[in-house]
Amino acid sequence: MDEQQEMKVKNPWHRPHIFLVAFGISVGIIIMVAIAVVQNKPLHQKYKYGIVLDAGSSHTSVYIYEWPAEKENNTGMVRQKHACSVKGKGISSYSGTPEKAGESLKECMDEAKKTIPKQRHQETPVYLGATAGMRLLKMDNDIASEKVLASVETSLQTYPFSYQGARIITGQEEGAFGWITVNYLSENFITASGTVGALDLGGASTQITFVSGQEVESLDNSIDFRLYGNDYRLYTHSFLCYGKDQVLKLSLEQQIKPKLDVTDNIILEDPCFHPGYEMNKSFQSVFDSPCVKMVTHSKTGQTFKHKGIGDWKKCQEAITKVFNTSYCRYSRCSFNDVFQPPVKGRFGAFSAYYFVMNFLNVTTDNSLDDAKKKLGSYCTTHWNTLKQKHPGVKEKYLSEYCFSGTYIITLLEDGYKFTPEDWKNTNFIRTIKDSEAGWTLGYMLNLTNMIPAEAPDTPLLPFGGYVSLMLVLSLLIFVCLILGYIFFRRPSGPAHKEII
Ligand SMILES: Nc1ccn([C@@H]2O[C@H](COP(=O)(O)OP(=O)(O)OP(=O)(O)O)[C@@H](O)[C@H]2O)c(=O)n1
Ligand SMILES: [Ca+2]
Repeated sequence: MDEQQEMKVKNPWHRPHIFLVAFGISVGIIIMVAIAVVQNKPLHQKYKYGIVLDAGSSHTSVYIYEWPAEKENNTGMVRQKHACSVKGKGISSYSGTPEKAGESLKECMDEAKKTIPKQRHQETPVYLGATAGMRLLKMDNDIASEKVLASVETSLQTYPFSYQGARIITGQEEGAFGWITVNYLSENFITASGTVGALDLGGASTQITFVSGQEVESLDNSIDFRLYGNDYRLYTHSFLCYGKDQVLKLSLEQQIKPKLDVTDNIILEDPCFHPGYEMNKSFQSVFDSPCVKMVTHSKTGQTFKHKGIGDWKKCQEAITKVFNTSYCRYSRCSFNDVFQPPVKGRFGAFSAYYFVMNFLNVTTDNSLDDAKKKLGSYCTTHWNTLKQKHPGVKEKYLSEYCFSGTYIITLLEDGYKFTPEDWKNTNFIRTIKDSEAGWTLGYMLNLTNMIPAEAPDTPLLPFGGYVSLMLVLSLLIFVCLILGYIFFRRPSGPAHKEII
């Protein structure tokens, strides 16, 4: 063996089959790395944004949502990035000065411009949905409501976003999109856990929405959805005038009515307000709403003394009177001749349900009876004691929690016929996974087609499956190469001889 031949034997790279082994392994590794990179997606994802303005009766909120662009149809991917509370009252309060309605949005919309990356501004849709405050204004003064909407429209069009319209949404939409939001965020559409019902309480209206499984006897209360491959038949109803601010007016009207013709100096002893609470209020503040039917021009400009006596039982009796249960044209009703099947399953109760119950520290960990006891003792607390205990809370809010808490329990129990068991199945929530519960997210998901009717295609194999498959394939390639080498190599001996 000469020196050159000896080197050939010692250096393995000079043996072709070893080279093929290395080649096979490299091919396998390259394929696996490529698959892993594709599966994990790049770290820097492109995000998309959407803006929804919730123009409620008591206030307007601007919500900014964010989601990874390539996961548009996967449930649970859209999250709330930012929320801004517009200063002042709701847009319907600008009926006398409509141009101010648009101006009021400026601060929050400027904030939106800063929150969303500039290169995404143009493609970001903006929607404004107005609820019960504007529904009432439309009933009262159609022209004024049009002017207010035109004013917010002009204002929103000055921003670099993609303006998609400002409109009054219907009560059904408000209920149904609240239900979609809660179930989307809880990922109930893709798991077998069933859906939760949605309870929304605003200042001027309240919504109840759930899957009942029973026939919905009135068309107005029925909505069908097909989401992620499943069919849902929802029962939903929105009670205009049954938000907590309007019910307070209704309840005051009920109590004032019998006194109107008896005396000029009306002192209203209200069981829903705290002992020691005394405030002069104008009749105008009670009668200025289309929800309160009474016409009392004779009392315009006059006041009455609103005095608290703090008696929870009597408060509940007074509130019960705002529900009309004397007539029902269906097999069963909640109140005011509105069809409602028996409530079923779990419920998420948000907006004012949460504000009030959270303040009162009443959760459904308390039994319904315990909750009533807690509320009873809260209502009897002297007004001065409360003010001292909560110096940071706005007096108007503070004075109304006894009324609002009592209204909530009465609405659930007497209105919707919640049993103590249904109460236990109800959660008072503000957010789910840091996104606020409310109709806005569901509204945007619907308008941007982000909730598909059919389940999006899922990969045939999970990530681990792909890796194993690739490993087996690489081994196969490797074995083929070896076999190929063994079977098709040219016999080395004679060839060498020929050359020699
Ligand atoms: N921290 C807070 C915030 C709000 N409220 C009260 O909760 C009620 C409802 O608020 P919200 O859900 O924001 O109602 P809107 O959306 O404005 O009203 P609607 O849905 O009827 O149009 C209002 O009476 C408001 O004064 C409260 O007690 N505590
Ligand atoms: Ca609302």
